[in-house]
Amino acid sequence: MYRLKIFTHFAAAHNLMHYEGDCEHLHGHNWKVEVTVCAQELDQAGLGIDFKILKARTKEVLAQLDHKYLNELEPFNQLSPSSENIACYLFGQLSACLNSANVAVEVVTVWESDQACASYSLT
Ligand SMILES: Nc1nc2c(c(=O)[nH]1)N=C([C@H](O)[C@H](O)COP(=O)(O)OP(=O)(O)OP(=O)(O)O)CN2
Ligand SMILES: [Zn+2]
Repeated sequence: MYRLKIFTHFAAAHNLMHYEGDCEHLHGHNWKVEVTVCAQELDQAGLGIDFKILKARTKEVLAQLDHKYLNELEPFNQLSPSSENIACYLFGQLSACLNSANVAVEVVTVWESDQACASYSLT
């Protein structure tokens, strides 16, 4: 099994719901996003999946969030836009467009600062 990872980022505003403290108020982050996929086999070029495809699909998904106020968007109009929930949301969106017989999204990690991140995976 092969494991591939890309790093990318998006910028957005949010406020945590059901939270008492600074983060209940509107503020923003430059979130860094790590997407890890596994591939069972390589193609003739030696690729599990072309990084270009991985980056392009991820960019399309993140475009829905980039420079937005997350609390106005589904599902974050009902679900607190924590790093945990954002990682889970991105995992679902990316799995829907990347998973195949050969490739599966394994982990999505969202860094809201250089010191703090949350990951979502099925196991
Ligand atoms: N488990 C989580 N905890 C917190 C999250 C989260 O998504 N998951 N999010 C926040 C807020 O978004 C907040 O913006 C971050 O607050 P904080 O960690 O205090 O960030 P600072 O940059 O202000 O860090 P300091 O070390 O306090 O300066 C909060 N918690
Ligand atoms: Zn925040």
